[in-house]
Amino acid sequence: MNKKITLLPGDGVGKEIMESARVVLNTIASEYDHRFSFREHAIGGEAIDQYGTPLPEDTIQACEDSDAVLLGAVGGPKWDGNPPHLRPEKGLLGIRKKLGLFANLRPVQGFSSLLHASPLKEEVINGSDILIIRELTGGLYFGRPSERRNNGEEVVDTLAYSRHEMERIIEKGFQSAQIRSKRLTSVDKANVLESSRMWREVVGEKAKDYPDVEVEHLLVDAAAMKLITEPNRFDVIVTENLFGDILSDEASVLTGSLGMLPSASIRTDGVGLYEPVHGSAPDIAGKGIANPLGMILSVALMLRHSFQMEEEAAEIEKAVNECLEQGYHTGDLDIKDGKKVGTKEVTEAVIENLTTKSVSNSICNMYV
Ligand SMILES: NC(=O)c1ccc[n+]([C@@H]2O[C@H](COP(=O)([O-])OP(=O)(O)OC[C@H]3O[C@@H](n4cnc5c(N)ncnc54)[C@H](O)[C@@H]3O)[C@@H](O)[C@H]2O)c1
Ligand SMILES: CC(C)[C@H](C(=O)O)[C@@H](O)C(=O)O
Ligand SMILES: [Mg+2]
Repeated sequence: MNKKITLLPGDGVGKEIMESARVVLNTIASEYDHRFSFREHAIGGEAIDQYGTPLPEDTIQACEDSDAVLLGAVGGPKWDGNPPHLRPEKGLLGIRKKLGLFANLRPVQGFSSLLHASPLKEEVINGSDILIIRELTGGLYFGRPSERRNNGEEVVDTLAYSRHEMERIIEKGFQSAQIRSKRLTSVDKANVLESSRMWREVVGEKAKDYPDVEVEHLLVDAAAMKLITEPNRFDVIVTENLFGDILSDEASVLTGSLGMLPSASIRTDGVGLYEPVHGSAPDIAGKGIANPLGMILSVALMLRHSFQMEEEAAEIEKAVNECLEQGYHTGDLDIKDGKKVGTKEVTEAVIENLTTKSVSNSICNMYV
């Protein structure tokens, strides 16, 4: 199969982990006789420096013309003082919106060899397997009608959602719950926000079409607490844009590191964008020590969802598991008696396991 993949490495560690993605894809191509053609484009801070905009027209065009998009991360202190239209993050929000990627799937599944890497108690996190479904193209991030305003004395951010935007993401939540364990947690702030009250209404309406799915409503503050005290009560969580952003970073603690989480940003049909959940990590950028596994697991999500390459995706997940079981890890993972190495060495360990097609008893298979 020949697939066109647009690579958007972006800034900071984004560039370093994109190299890992490229090597993994080249290995899959030679093992399975696929052809992946890569086109690299600028986004974020790098694009601001080169083209004076965080999202050049060329980049949008390349993404629209490709079979899938892989993104590293954007942002960094260099651009922190820029005006709003010249912020790297604007490029990321822009490409999500332009491509209509309203559903952001963030699977949070721990690897057994990382149970000790979390500061949480092993008996609390053991067996947790959560899919966070985050609405990605509405809410506070894309205020309407006036976007953001700041006149020096008063600032305004607006939280706007249409019923249609809620319906399609909530529907995705029910569909995912139906193919997983038939439990859906809807997270909102209905005790305060008007938008959350409509959200609850829509969840109630959709629930009638999925009588086999058990629905629970949680307020976001309580959800944040229960996520780390009782993670096993959750299966699929569906929530709006900002809540999903915050809860997913929090949930990464269950896996041992933010550097472990992959994500898929999709729409009903068409191109999908795959990226790790973390950012450009300026504190460690350029040192060769970033954890590449969230990125590599995002490659697996891309193969599964955009290319229907289930076997190849599962092989990558198995290779990641093997790499960790052999003790290879970057410094963000706190593992006793492990082999602490850099980005390149962890990637090489994954590749080594991919090429030997090792079979593991403890397979992590991220069905989303
Ligand atoms: N998707 C994205 O592009 C994205 C996501 C989040 C933040 N950002 C941007 O990144 C910049 C930095 O933000 P931040 O510091 O709040 O969040 P961050 O996710 O970049 O980093 C948070 C912490 O996690 C660590 N970390 C993150 N990824 C890691 C990895 N792969 N391996 C090891 N450690 C890792 C960092 O070293 C840091 O200590 C900001 O400009 C922010 O807007 C971008
Ligand atoms: C960089 C930022 C705009 C982005 C978001 O908030 O969506 C990031 O935190 C993420 O989780 O992808
Ligand atoms: Mg985030």
